[in-house]
Amino acid sequence: MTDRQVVVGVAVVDAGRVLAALRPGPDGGWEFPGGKVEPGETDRDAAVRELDEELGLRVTVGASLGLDQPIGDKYVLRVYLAELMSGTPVLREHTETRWVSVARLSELDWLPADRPFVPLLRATLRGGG
Ligand SMILES: Nc1nc2c([nH]c(=O)n2[C@H]2C[C@H](O)[C@@H](COP(=O)(O)OP(=O)(O)OP(=O)(O)O)O2)c(=O)[nH]1
Repeated sequence: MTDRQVVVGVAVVDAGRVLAALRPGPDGGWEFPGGKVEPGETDRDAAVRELDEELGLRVTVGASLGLDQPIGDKYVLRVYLAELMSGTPVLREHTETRWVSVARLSELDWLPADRPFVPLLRATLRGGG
């Protein structure tokens, strides 16, 4: 597992809702926006950079949800909670974004690697949101 590159996904939370983003294309689906952690970057650096590049959002990154989910044999997906500081989503790479209540998260057609994070997110946010 250690030689796999980390893909950070960011669960941006605002007013008790979570931002989901629709990746286009044949392998598309709903995902947590983010991307690959580049050499020399921390996961949190990558999360902040990707959210700015992809959606024009400023976020403060918090805890990991605590799971490394394999994507194929080269990557693992690691999802972090984040708080929205400023911005409204600008669609640069995604075709749609949605603010989804915790109760409705499981209704979206998430990418396969993202699915295990949905119950973790619900359990984490249920108390606080
Ligand atoms: N960002 C993100 N990628 C995900 C998620 N779930 C999932 O399977 N993936 C996959 C899709 C891509 O194959 C890969 C991440 O690639 P990416 O295109 O977001 O990475 P990147 O922005 O660094 O792009 P690039 O420079 O390599 O083109 O992980 C997710 O929730 N968020």
